[in-house]
Amino acid sequence: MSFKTLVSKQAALLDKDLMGPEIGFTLEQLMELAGLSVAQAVLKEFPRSQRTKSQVLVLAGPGNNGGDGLVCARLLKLFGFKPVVYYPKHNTKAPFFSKLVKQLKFFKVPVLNTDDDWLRYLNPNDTVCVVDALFGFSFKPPVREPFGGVLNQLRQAQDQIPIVSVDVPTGWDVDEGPVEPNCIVPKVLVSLTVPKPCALKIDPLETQHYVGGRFIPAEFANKYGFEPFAYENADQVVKLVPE
Ligand SMILES: NC(=O)C1=CN([C@@H]2O[C@H](COP(=O)(O)OP(=O)(O)OC[C@H]3O[C@@H](n4cnc5c(N)ncnc54)[C@H](O)[C@@H]3O)[C@@H](O)[C@H]2O)[C@H](O)CC1
Ligand SMILES: [K+]
Repeated sequence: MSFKTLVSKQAALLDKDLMGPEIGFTLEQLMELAGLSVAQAVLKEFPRSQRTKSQVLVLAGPGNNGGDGLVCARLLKLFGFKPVVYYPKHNTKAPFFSKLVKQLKFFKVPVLNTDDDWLRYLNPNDTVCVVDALFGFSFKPPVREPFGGVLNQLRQAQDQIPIVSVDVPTGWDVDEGPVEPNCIVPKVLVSLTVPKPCALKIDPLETQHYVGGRFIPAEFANKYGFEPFAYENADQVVKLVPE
């Protein structure tokens, strides 16, 4: 499939540009839209009419990819799912991350930490899918603990429970793809703003690919060398289908 990608360094620059003094977005705004995109992709892939269960396990990492997961969990609750979040390493760099956790409490979404038994939610009888919001475009392999153990568990479960990866399948090199042994293979990838080069390594027969993060005008996409994606109506995601 052909689509334009942006290497990790350029993706970080694009983000900085969006949140810089000229454009003026805040991280909170972009994260809300990123989380909405992922929640919408989950709803499109697992509509109520086609499932008998509603639990979703959201794995949230320590950076902004994890923040997208925290937002996604709250919105999944509004969309009729029963999300449970495993958030082993809290982000203490920005105060709004603890506000996202408070909001989850308000929505009665359980947030588990390292003392809790998160593995009981990795159970195909109850769980529709796992949202992998562990790491995004700033991940540098090899993975450090406790996340290595989490990825091992995910890999063992992935044939029974579909994984929905946010922006980058966790453990994959952002620019090179699944270079480490035993990488996870998500059933769904939601690239944010524009796919990263690792998305070229997905097998379209194994992984459905969406682009989300609908927050830039055409001229800005062109500045970074890509065309805007063909979103329909008010959709926050567009599915890329092989030609
Ligand atoms: N414009 C957009 O597309 C937006 C994307 N968003 C999301 O933000 C992430 C990128 O966020 P960032 O905080 O830069 O990085 P990560 O979440 O990928 O991870 C940083 C975090 O991870 C630790 N870390 C890095 N490598 C390892 C390792 N090998 N083992 C363990 N831990 C590691 C590092 O120390 C940091 O703590 C992007 O992908 C999108 O998902 C935003 O929401 C805004 C808009
Ligand atoms: K991820």
